Formats: sequence, structure tokens, C-alpha cells
Amino acid sequence: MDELNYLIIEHLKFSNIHEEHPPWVIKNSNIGGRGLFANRDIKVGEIIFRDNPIILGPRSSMLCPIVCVSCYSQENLYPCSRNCGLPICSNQCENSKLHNKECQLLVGWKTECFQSEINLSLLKCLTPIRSLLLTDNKKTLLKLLKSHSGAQHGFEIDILKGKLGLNFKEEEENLMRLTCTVLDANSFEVTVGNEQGRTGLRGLYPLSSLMNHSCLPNTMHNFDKYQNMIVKAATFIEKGQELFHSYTRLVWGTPVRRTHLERTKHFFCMCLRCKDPTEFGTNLSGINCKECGDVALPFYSSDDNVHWECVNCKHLIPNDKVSVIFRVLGSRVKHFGHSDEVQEMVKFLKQKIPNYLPPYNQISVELKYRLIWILGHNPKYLWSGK
Ligand SMILES: C[S@@+](CC[C@H](N)C(=O)[O-])C[C@H]1O[C@@H](n2cnc3c(N)ncnc32)[C@H](O)[C@@H]1O
Repeated sequence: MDELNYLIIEHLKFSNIHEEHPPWVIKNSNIGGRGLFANRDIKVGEIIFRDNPIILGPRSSMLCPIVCVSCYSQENLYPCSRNCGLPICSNQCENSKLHNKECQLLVGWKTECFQSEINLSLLKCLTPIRSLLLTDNKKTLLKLLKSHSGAQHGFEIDILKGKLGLNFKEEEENLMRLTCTVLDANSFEVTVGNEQGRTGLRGLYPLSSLMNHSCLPNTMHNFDKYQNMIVKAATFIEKGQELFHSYTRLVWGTPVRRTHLERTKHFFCMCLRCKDPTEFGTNLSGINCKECGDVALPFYSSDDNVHWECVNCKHLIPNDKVSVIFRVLGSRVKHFGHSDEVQEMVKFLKQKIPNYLPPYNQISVELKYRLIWILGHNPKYLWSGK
């Protein structure tokens, strides 16, 4: 713990964001491993700390757009002229300190598949490669962070070796594999871009990554233009309380959050919100009861065994049936978002969803959020003020 604390403070000092008397302290947590705790009362809205990523880079999902590896812009991209296979958008980006270093490394590994074209697979695997460029202190810090075990973590290295035919030294491969497991356990999504195009990167913020999860978090965060993460108090936090953030979207209902946490972070959340089928009276996971027209809510018979039960007539609905309804409606809502679809969105909200779900279910709420982003913001749908 002392070494971790020391290395985090060195990292913050190096990034010029260290505070002399910070309101946090690292301690063992009853919830799991280490956690961050308030060492004094913290007011709502107060900045608790700033953090800077020791690694930042593209996400590994093939659905993510192609971005410049220096500034993450999606415009004017061309392959780096040194044939490293990575996309660049300007001379300045091509000659940035980070890209120069990674370019040298990649060109040194050169195989036939790195030609003068952008190599998408390489781009998606770039973030763990960046761990090889860290200073010794930052490598040690990375090794002290939580990692996940399991075959699904580290597939990026299999792509680099298999599809791209790269051969690394054993210690390079070990560090990159470890980095994948650390990124999967700790990384934050950082949104970059502008109105023309946004994308999510993954960033490893060492101090922030010590915060455990709660579905009722007491912190919130945003990012500045340098990708520093700014963590603030979302509620009043009393001295001694643990600092939590949410690893899921807050608007997701309990079964969706729990499944996500189990699949991606390998634990079952036991917070007060997860234990309350009504989620503090919001009934976010509620589904219409076809028998009596009231609402059925999720009840857990074990960590991963859930069924829906009507609060009025006690009619039971199996999880399989609810999952199909959530999947089909959720997938439709996920793909809405364009201003041309407003009429269709409203129709779906008013006519389709009510056949299955009450208006306070997470899917209805999600769709209303999407409409809010368009109505009053999109030039086609500005309020007339009348
Ligand atoms: C980002 S790390 C958080 C810091 C971690 N406790 C440590 O010691 O480094 C995420 C991991 O912490 C544990 N964890 C976080 N929140 C938890 C919770 N609410 N319940 C159980 N385990 C949790 C899980 O092992 C999870 O994969």
C-alpha cells in the first residue's frame, strides 16, 4: 500500500495535479481489495482529486471509428509516412513525442502486414502496446493495480501475434498481457472529439481506479481538454466514508447492471439499490403484468438467478421472457438518435413500449433522454420560445 501511495503521488506530481493536503486516503475496503476513503468531510460539488492517465489509447472494439493516434481526430487521416501502419492527421501529430516513440517500436517489429496502409487491427491493439513505453515507475504502478484473470482478457495480444504475425520478447509480451488484464479491470471511457465526430478512448487513471463500485455512487467525474479526470463529490461525504463511483450507467435497472458487472468486472454488487427490487421507488426494471395490469419487479433467489413477480397479483414471469423483451426494445432504442427519427421515436415511446413496459422502465427513460438531446438542441428542433 505504501509503494502504491508513493507511486500515485509521484505520478500526480509529475502531471502537475498533486494537491498538498488531498481529502482522500487509500485503505483496505470491506467491499473488495483497496479503496479510496475521505480523510475529512467533503462538500457536495467539491473537487476531490484530479488524475491523469498513465496509458490512454483507442478501445479494442472493432466498432470504434478510426482516429489519429496523437490527437484522436477522425478527420484528414492518412497512414503514418514511416509505414508503422497507424493513422495520423497532420505533420505535427506524426512528430509528437508519443507517436515518435511508438512508431520506432512498431517499425522495429515490422512484418509484411505493416504496409503503407492504415492497419485497423494494429490500431485496436495499440493501447496495451503503449505500456512498453512507460517509465519504470509507471510500469511498477501499473503492476500494483487490480488485474482480471481469464482467457477473455488479453485477446489483443493474440491478434498481434496471430493475425499480424508479430513476435515479441517474452518480457514485452508478459507486460502487454498484464496491461490488458489491468485495463479490463480499471480503465475508464474517455470521450473525445467534437460535433463532427466523437469517440471513446480507454484510459488507465491509477488513483481513480482505486475507487470501488456502488450503484449509488457518492462521486461523479468529467474530463478536461487534456484528458485529466476531475472527480467531484456527488453528495456530502463524511470523513471516513469510502468514495464510490459507478462502473455502469446509472439509468440501467438492477438486472442489467448486475449482469454487466458480473461479465466485465467479475463481481456481484451487494449495494442497497441492488437489494431493493423497487430501486428506491423508481421501479426502473418494472415490466407490465399481463394478468392484472400492475407492475412486475425483479427478485433474486441467488446472485445470478432472477425472476419477475407482480407486486399486486404475484404472477411470476421468467427471466428468459423478460430478457427477450428488454433485448428487442432496448436494441431498437439504442439505434435511435438521429433528428430525422424524432417522429418515429415518439411513436415508439407512446405506442410500442407501453404494450410491454411502464413509462418509468429504464428503456422508456433511455428513449426520453435521447429525445431530450434532440429537442431543443438540434437546429431542426429548437424551442420557438412562444
Ligand atoms: C477498479 S478495481 C477497484 C479497486 C480495487 N478494489 C483494488 O483493490 O484495486 C475493480 C475491482 O474491485 C472490486 N470491486 C469494486 N467494487 C466492488 C463491489 N461493489 N463489490 C465487490 N467487489 C468490488 C472487484 O474485484 C473489481 O473487479
